[in-house]
Amino acid sequence: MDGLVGLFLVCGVIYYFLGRRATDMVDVIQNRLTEVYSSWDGNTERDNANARTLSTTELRRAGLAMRNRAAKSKEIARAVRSSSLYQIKETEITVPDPAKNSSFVYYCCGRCTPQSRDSLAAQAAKQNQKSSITNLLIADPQPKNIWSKLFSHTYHVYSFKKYDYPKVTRTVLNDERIKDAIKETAAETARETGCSEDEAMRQSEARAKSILERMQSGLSDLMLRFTAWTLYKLLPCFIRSAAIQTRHLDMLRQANDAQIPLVFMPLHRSHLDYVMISFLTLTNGIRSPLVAAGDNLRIPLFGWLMSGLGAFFIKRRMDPVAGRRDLIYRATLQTYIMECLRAGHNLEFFIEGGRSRTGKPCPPKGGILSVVVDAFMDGTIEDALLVPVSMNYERLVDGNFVREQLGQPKKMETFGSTIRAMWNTLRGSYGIVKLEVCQPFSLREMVRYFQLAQQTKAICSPADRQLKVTASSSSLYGTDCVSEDLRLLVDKIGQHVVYDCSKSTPIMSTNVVAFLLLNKFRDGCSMEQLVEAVDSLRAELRNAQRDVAFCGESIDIVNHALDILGPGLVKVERQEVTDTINGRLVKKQAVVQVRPIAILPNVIETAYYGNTLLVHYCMDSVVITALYAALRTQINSPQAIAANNLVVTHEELMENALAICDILKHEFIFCRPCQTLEDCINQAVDRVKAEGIIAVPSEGLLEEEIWSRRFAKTLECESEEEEEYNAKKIRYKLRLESEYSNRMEFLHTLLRPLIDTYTFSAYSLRKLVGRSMAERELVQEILSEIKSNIDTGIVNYGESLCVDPIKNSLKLFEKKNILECHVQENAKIYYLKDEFDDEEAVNQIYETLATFKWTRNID
Ligand SMILES: CCCCCCCCCCCCCCCC(=O)SCCNC(=O)CCNC(=O)[C@H](O)C(C)(C)COP(=O)(O)OP(=O)(O)OC[C@H]1O[C@@H](n2cnc3c(N)ncnc32)[C@H](O)[C@@H]1OP(=O)(O)O
Repeated sequence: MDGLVGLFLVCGVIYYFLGRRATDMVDVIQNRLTEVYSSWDGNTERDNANARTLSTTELRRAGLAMRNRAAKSKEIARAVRSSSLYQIKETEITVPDPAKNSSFVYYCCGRCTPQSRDSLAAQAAKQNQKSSITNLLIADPQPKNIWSKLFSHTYHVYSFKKYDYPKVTRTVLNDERIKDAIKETAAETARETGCSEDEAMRQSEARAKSILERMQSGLSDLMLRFTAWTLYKLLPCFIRSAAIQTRHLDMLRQANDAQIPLVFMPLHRSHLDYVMISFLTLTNGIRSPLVAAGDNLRIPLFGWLMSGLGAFFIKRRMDPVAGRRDLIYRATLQTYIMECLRAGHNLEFFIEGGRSRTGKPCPPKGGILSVVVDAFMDGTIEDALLVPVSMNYERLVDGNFVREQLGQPKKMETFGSTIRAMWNTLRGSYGIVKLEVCQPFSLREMVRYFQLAQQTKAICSPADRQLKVTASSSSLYGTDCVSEDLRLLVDKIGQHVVYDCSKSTPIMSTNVVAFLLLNKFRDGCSMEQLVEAVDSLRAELRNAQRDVAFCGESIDIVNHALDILGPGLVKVERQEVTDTINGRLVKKQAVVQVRPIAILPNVIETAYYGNTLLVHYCMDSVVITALYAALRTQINSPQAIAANNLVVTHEELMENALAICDILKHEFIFCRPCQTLEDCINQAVDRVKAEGIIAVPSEGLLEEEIWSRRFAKTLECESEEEEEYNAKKIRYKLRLESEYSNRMEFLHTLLRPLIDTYTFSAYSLRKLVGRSMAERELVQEILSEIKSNIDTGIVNYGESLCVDPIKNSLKLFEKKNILECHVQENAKIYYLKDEFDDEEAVNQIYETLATFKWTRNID
């Protein structure tokens, strides 16, 4: 007994001293943070330098000291961990940078207490009301009593705001829309099968009921709280932090207080997306949303769990039999969503329809969005706030999509595969997750704006304003024929959301490093070169006001990113370099060389991470590709180069750029629906001009002249046609000095893999001459064509071998009336339209696309 008491006493002493020590350490860190933060004076250089000293010296040392000590003995480690003042996992403490409306993030091993965070936030508020970053993984209960100290997470989870999540089963089944659909389907079944109408009615009613049962969510407050507690424990095992700007949280809380449904519309990158959003809402007192989940996720146990956490299950394809509308299903889904909105639920759905396989945003899907718009139009809800959300990961927990991109079928989720995936995830290290919530916008305002724009258009050109009527309704289910305007409205809102999300996607360290390695240093570079390039890229992104989700010294960022990308994607080698003068060894030094693994299949995964930045540069790359195409007859001519006379007109440049945008319209959303593509291209031309790649030669119309004319137009001194005519006359001269030409090459490289894929896809259309082919077979043919061209060195970029752009190219050919497609037993069958069904016509298509493949011969 005495021994036991003694043991308790010893443990108590150890616990006390370690606890104190940990508290002291955390205090040291926090004091230093506050000190640095209060010395902030808006001078970016000085503040950066200050921040660097802090991050690289004290914080790290303090953190490491604690970690090393903790690692010495298991008992001490356990005692430190249980002291609840210290977490073995690294967490972030963020100091807001009021000058830039962004934050410096420090990694340290201390735990940020609510007090320290509050004091930082208060300082931030004092210094210009700018934002800081919140780490969602840190629960922040104000310790009120012994229980909240001992069981901080449990206590925190218990204190979450409570909401009711009402079920709407009865209202849905009694809805007129469903009754109509049941009647219509029953009549059709009776006609087709010859059974009695009563029997058909019974079958249809039973089907509606079973669809609803399988679909509806069983969102439960208890389950949410339990999962949140589990996530507090599990998330830090594999991610370092989950960061969001504090002002975004405030924005969301305000939106939640507006008492109208919030409709979260995130881009889909990973299975962690919906986990993070529900976690974010729950931990911040916002009503948890119902989430549209594909019914492929309705796997044993997990399906039930997801349903309790807010998932409602939808079919990924509305109509099982192609060309035949599944009325009962559509009516049930539409009514269910509408009734949930009426009952006050928040909603969430992934507007792209599935996870992006390429790292680029996918075009929006309109089905569920159309229901939300319909709910507003028919007065079910007064308004809704649409909330675009974008998340990014330093490394995907889902692994990669290489198999699928190489043409192998998607592996369906099963119970076993989910358990395996979770186990692997828990053992991995995936860096930081950053969430970005865009400004929510009112659906009512959006619709009003759109209607106003339509009316203005109608007044300007009444001839254009013929109301077109399509065979479908405005939304998933409906029997009225409505104007195409409504379909357009839904499309535009969807595009707006995807565009906004893609522009505000946080840029992670791995995105930057993968992008530079693939597009600038494909053959490798020294660490110094890479760090320098990262520095200048960061400056560019900052100027473009992109959200860069990391901070600190670029060398640290690069090392961190290389660590996370891993040896499968990047090779880092130490080389001994010997300097010799006149054959005599002068100095031996070690140089670190970095090289992307630019071979298949690894390169596809690296490209995934780089593509976040491709979206940022795509318009500039379009302009350069258009420039090369316009100058293709001169760009490699020694005479033209010697004469330094490579000139292109604005008209040619614009024409080519528009053509490229048209070809790549399934790959990128180039501009917001409320902007014109021409304006965006003009802005990109201005950027390219500002970089010095092209210049306006003196014999052309002076730039100032153009601007004065534009200005005059605003005073209505010049007609629009006149201005357009003058703009077309501008001539641009290519500047061939190496600094400009290197930048030009870099921008040109960005779209090359895609252009190659489209070109070889066009080339492979000859396989369709005189015959038809299933989509799967055709995609395989194109893949093997590209593969053999990669093997022979004709195609330089392994990432051209990718299923998604191939499928998009087929969509393009279909839209251009080159291909025709019909669905047979749920498989798409492609064949060439009559006028293109010969080798010559196919070759012509190939030649048109190949215009944009033009490259410069660089010696
Ligand atoms: C505490 C912490 C907890 C943490 C833990 C939480 C976890 C708790 C949740 C788990 C949750 C998991 C979540 C997984 C994530 C996915 O599973 S993502 C995949 C599933 N989600 C989605 O796909 C959402 C977006 N997709 C859509 O909206 C699609 O339109 C649909 C509804 C799936 C249908 O797709 P589709 O069959 O390809 O058809 P589509 O061409 O889109 O058109 C269908 C109809 O919609 C209508 N429509 C389409 N476009 C338009 C338009 N522009 N205008 C008007 N009508 C239109 C038309 O009626 C059209 O039919 P037609 O007239 O053309 O015949």
